[in-house]
Parts: sequence; C-alpha cells; structure tokens
Amino acid sequence: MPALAFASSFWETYDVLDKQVKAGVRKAMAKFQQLSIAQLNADKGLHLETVENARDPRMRTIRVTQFWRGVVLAPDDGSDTFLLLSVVPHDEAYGWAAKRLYTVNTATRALEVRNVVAIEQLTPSLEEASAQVPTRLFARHSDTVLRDLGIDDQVLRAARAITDTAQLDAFGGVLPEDQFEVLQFLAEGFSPEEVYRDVVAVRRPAEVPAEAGTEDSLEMAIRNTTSRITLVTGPDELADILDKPFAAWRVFLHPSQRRVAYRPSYSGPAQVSGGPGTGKTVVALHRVKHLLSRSPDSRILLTTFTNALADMLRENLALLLDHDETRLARVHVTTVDAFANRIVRDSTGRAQNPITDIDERQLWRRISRRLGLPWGDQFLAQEFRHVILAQNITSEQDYLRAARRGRGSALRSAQRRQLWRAVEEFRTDLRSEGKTTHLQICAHAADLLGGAEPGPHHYDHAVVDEAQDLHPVQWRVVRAAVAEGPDDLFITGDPHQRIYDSRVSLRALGVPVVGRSSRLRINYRSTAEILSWSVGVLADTNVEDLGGDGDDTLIGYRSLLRGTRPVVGGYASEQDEITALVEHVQAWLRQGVRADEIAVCTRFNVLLDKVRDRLAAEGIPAVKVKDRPGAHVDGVRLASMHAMKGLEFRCVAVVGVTAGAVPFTRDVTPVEVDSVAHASDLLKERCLLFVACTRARERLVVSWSGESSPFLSSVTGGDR
Ligand SMILES: Nc1ncnc2c1ncn2[C@@H]1O[C@H](COP(=O)(O)OP(=O)(O)OP(=O)(O)O)[C@@H](O)[C@H]1O
Repeated sequence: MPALAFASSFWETYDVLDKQVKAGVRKAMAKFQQLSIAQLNADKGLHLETVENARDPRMRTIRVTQFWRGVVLAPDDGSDTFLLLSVVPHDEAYGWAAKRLYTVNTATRALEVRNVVAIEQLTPSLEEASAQVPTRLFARHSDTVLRDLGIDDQVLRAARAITDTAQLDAFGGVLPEDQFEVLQFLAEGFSPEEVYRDVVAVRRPAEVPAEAGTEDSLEMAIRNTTSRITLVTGPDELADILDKPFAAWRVFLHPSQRRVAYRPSYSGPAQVSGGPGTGKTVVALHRVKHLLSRSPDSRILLTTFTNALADMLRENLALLLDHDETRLARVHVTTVDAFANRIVRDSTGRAQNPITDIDERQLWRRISRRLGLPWGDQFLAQEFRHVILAQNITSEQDYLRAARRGRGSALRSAQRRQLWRAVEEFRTDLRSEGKTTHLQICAHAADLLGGAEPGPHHYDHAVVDEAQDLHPVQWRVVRAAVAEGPDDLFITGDPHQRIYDSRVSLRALGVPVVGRSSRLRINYRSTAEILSWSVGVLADTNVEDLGGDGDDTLIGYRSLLRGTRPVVGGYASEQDEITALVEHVQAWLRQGVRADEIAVCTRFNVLLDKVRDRLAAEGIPAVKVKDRPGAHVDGVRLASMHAMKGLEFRCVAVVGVTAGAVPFTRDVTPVEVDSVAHASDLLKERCLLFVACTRARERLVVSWSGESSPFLSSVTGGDR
C-alpha cells in the first residue's frame, strides 16, 4: 500500500477548511492507505489526475468534494510515498500546482519547493535593474562555495543579480526554503562555515556520504524533511492527525530547535536564548518531552514567570504529550514564587503572606523617615533587592565587605551601617506583622531545599522558561531543587525582554552554561514588518547576556512572515486616542478576528480601566489577563505591559505610550542618585515597550496622546 505524507503547506490551508471539505480530505486520504497504486490510479471517486503543463511532472490533483481539489506529489521513481501539498478550490488547483517545482537540495538532502515560473520571470528583470549597480550582495562568495551550501543553477543566477537584503527578502517567497535560508545567513554576514554548521549540517542526514549525488528517491527526500513534512504510517495516526486542531509547533521544529530540544544529553546546565517569538517556550516543552522519554520515573520541574504563563504551559504540555496523564503527572509546572511558597508552607505548616511591591515601597518610605535617612524608598528597595538579597547577606559584617555590583553610587562604611539598620528594621517590622516578601520566601525555600535530603520538592531535571527575569534568590531555589549533574537544568530566555532588572552571573550561582549555549534566530510569531519596527524601539542599546558574561545580540534575528506595517500615531487627547483604539478593535472584529485574539495593553491600570469602560459602552466584551480568563472566555484581552510577557495575540494595541508613562519616571532612579541604576531602569522600561510590541502576530497599533514616549523617537524619526 502507498504511504502518505503531509507538507506544511497543506496544514496552512487545512485548519481553516469547513467541515464538509475536511471530511472529503479524510475520506480521500483513507483511500491512499487502503488501495494499491494501480487501484488508486483507477479509482473514479478520487480521480487522480495529471496536471497539464505542470513544471513538476509528478503533480496530480485529487477530488476532495465537488468544488475542492487536493494537490498531490506522486512518486515516479518506484518508491510509493505520496505527498499531499495543499487543498485548493477547484478553479485554482491547476494554477497552484502548475508553477511549483519540488527538488532535492544537494546539501541538506531535503525536499524543497520553488515557484519556478516566478523565478524565471523575475530573474531577467532583476538582472536588468541591477546592471547599473556596482555591488552585489553575494559577490564575496564564489560559485563553488554557494554550490557547496546547496545553491543550484537557477537560484545561483538569481542570487548573482541580487544587490541588497531588501531584494533578497522580496524574492524569498518564491525560492526553495533551505537555499533561501542559506542566502539569508550569508547576507547577514555569517561565514560559509557557520552557515554550513547552522543551516546545512543540522538538516543533512548523518549517514549521507559527503560526495553523494542527489538521486534520492522522493520517499527518501520526504524522510529527510522532518522540519516541513510529516509522514503518516497507519490509519490510526491518519485519523488522529486529521481530527485534532493542527499545531505546527508540535510537529515541525526548525532544525535549530530540534537540535537543542532533542539532543540526547547535556553534560550540565544548557541555555537557549533568542529574540521574541523564536520558539524558546516551544523548545522548552519539547525538551520536557525528551527528558520524560529517557527514563520511566524521572520527575521534572518546569517553571515560568507568571501564573497565566504556567496555565498556558500546562495546556500546551498536555497537547504535546497527547494528554498522557502518567507522563504529565511527572512534571510540576509552576512559577518559582509559587514553588517556593509551597516549600515554606509545607515546612512551617503556615501559609505565607507576601506583601505587594507597592506595600514594600511604603514600608521603606516609613523606615527612611523614621531613621532620618538620606535615601528614598526606591534606593533602599533596590539596595535590598540587588545587593543584600542577591548575595544572601545576613549580617552587617558581610554587608560592610560586600561588592555592590550594578550600583553606581559608592557607600562608605558609616553609610552602610546606617543602611543596614534600615534593613534590620524592615525585617523586624515585617516579622511583627506576620508578613514577608516574595524574595524572602524564596530565600527561605532555598535554605530549606539545600539543607534537606532528597524529598518531594527535589527533581531530576528543571526546565526554566522566561529565565531572563529570575532574581539570584529565585535561581538559588531552582539550583537547590535539582542535584548538579548531566541534564540538571535547561534554561530558555531572552535578555532583550528583561523587565525586572535581575541581572545575574549564572556561573556565580552554580549554573555554568559555557559550551552548552545556543541561539534561535527565526521568529515564528510576528510579521517581518512588526518585528523590524519593534527591534527599532531598542535603538541599538547594549543588553547583557543571560549569564552576565557579555553582551547579547539580535544578529540574524528575522521573520519569514509578511504583513502590514504597524500603525503608529499620536492624538490630541486621551479620549481621542481611546476613540481611535475602539475603531481599530471594531475593524479587526469585522475582519473576522475573534475578540480573544485581540489584546490592548497599557503601562498603567488606570488607562486600562478607561479602555474597558469604553469598549463595554460599545458592546465589546473585554477581560483582564491578570484575572486568568480561560481560553473559552470571550472578550478582548486587557493587560498591563508587564502582564503581556510570554503571551501572543493576532492583533495588539499598545496605548498610552506617552512621555510621562513610558518610561514611568517614578520607577526610574534619578541620575543624580545612582547613574548606573538610572541607566538600567531606563533600559528595563525600553525593554518593556519592546516586549509589549512583540506580542503581536499580524497587526500592531501603537498610540499616545500629547507628547510621545522618547523611546519612539528611533522609530518615528523624532516626529512627535
Ligand atoms: N517550529 C515551529 N513551527 C511553527 N510554529 C512555531 C514553531 N516554533 C514556534 N512556533 C510558534 O511561534 C510562536 C512563538 O513561540 P514561543 O512562544 O515558543 O516563542 P518564545 O521565543 O518563547 O517567545 P517570547 O520570548 O516572545 O515569549 C508560537 O505561536 C509558537 O507556536
């Protein structure tokens, strides 16, 4: 019987088909598993038909319903795997099929598709246009180098005419996938050796001899293309895959994602970084799946930053593990704070009572006044957080000797004594009220875990998502929960999304990742237009890497999706701004976007409440993300910029991006108080805006009233 495989282009169309057409697809596909090739060719219902004038002679159409056709690649080399490429309305099927050509990449050995007609038509005009331009994008690479990286004759001719990256990007949609990625990496300035390692070698099957030709059968090439093609082996698997909503991230990992998620073992902590939307969370989930498969009884701690994200991780892990309760029971999905809370509660028998950040600042204010200190609440709170808790300082002696990394103002011994007094008062006041802070709970939990024999709160592995914002004390909790050894910690994070200013040196915390770090570069979430605009908000700012050992970079970070440019604009008044926002939301809803696929976010809750009231007045339901509405709850999602961390929506409006709100002056240490803290507070606020904007998949609106945020000057050309 023939085998059946599905290309990613099929899934892009299948999910949105109506029920009747989907039923037609299921019926047609079942035949492929029941009939012999001769019977398939003769089957009247299926009507397997050659496409006239197709550039790929293996193109066939099949009948799905009266008005819909499936497009299939049929083997002509004696192998028997059919590849379903797409389901298209009858009238469009032949045009769709005729111009596409599937070939085997000489370097990666994977099956690629190109729009051969478009390349033939575009290349001469490209050559003509670039005749006047003296430089060529790939001039410094010889034909041999390009061919060794899998570039074939047709693509080589086109590549030779390309003068800049904008042209390459515009051409990208019609080029074969692996070859386009090679060209993109070269265009970014990566060396051919790096491109071979990161693009070619990760795809190329290990057993192919270096000098092998490209005479692989279609079946072999399909097997080599795991990042774009799924092979189905039996009827159960077929029914399963066609019945469930398809989530590409579960099946089609990019080779760079697969390599890090399914590497059999790491000798110690491993770290994966990458810009927003590059699939770090996806990789973390696949790593959990891999670790579970390696032992029948290992237990895994999977942490993230907020409760909303923990809910989402739990749901997605269940999907990835096919709701297998036995394996799910071996994974504890939580936030580090909730985990620490549970440890302390289990040990003391008392529920902990952490105060909010606002209450903490008030307490510092009271103590500062009481002791007549020269420092404000912000300075004291930061000293406590970034120096005392970060280094686990418990005595005045230790504080007098401590290095105050990341603090820009020197403190003499007498000043430190004065400050230590405030710290003691802070602790005493809290204790007398039966209260504590989140970080103090973590410190307590880390001590409890560190001193205990392996027990229910110890795990074999920890997988840490959103790692960039963990405070050193939270790292100590994670570190103490897992014994040091191979595969102990798997860490994913993005330093450009650091919004709580917790810079750490992982090495100093017993989490050495040198030699076990990788980077993801392809954004799967946002369109290139949204991405490049949002990266502009960062304005070339230097950002320290996750381990605190150097700077991180977004070189090579890109999206393959195309869409419309963000809509960015200012209004005379807040009221006008909200009116415009409501109009955007109404337009999106009219275009068929569901309310829960839309998010509105602001720096402050006050504005968010005004937005909610206006939406309600227009009859548009809205719910706050922090109330953790389930996926089934209707309504536009409303969130503060902080609560947007890790989430994504088809359409996002970031409103109230004014000079007074972003950055929020009260959260920025005055430069005269501490210049280093001032700079890092500003960076944190800039990253916050970056995080908010990079939540958008298809549409992004950014607005303000009055004077715009200074962070927008790099993307609006200073036009306010
Ligand atoms: N290989 C893949 N194929 C298809 N979709 C993918 C793939 N990898 C990731 N995605 C999708 O891209 C989006 C972003 O993924 P994910 O949330 O894992 O990124 P992230 O790097 O953790 O993002 P952020 O740092 O912004 O929170 C999600 O919708 C995810 O399903």
